[in-house]
Amino acid sequence: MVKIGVLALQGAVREHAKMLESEGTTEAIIVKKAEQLDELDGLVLPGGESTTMRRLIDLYGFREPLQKFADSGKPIFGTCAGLILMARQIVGEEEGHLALMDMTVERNAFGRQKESFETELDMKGVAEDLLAVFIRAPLISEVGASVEVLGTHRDEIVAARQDQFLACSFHPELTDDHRFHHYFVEMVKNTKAALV
Ligand SMILES: NC(=O)CC[C@H](N)C(=O)O
Repeated sequence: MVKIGVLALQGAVREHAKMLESEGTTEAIIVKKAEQLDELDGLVLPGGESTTMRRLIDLYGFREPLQKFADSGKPIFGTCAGLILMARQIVGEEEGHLALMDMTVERNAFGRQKESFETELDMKGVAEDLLAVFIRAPLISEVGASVEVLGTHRDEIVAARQDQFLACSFHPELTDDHRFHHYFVEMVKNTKAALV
């Protein structure tokens, strides 16, 4: 059994927790206090509104604990706004927030809320037809040499991995397709076994 937290300051929290629990080998923890990070093997940063999340991360004293969690080598999966929090650089903003992955992101790159869409993506190591929902999604405009591109949509990068950090522009938790969460759970299990 692995314990995977979902940062619950704002955003699509329950859907992630449900999907993680459905793996059977995972206990999903709704994370509202920084101390809860200590008991986790992995963490999901959900979608929502990254500016609000940034503010709440600082307000509730999550910044340093999250940085420490990332330094410990445990996996983190950021979806949509969560991906934005993980980027080293955000176009039009002074700096990234947690700056965990060597990539530049552009916010709201696929249009407004009403232009949300669903599509199938060829995701390296995950599935050739992964179902993905895009809601005011960011895109990854640049990646460093240590970042592996996992998937693109219309030639734009929408999913990437750097060591134990995984990020995507879309919402895999809002579909019935569990394969991206399964991929992350496997990352968490393998890392847990290696860190022991
Ligand atoms: N669905 C989402 O997470 C949208 C992200 C949001 N547009 C932002 O910039 O933070």
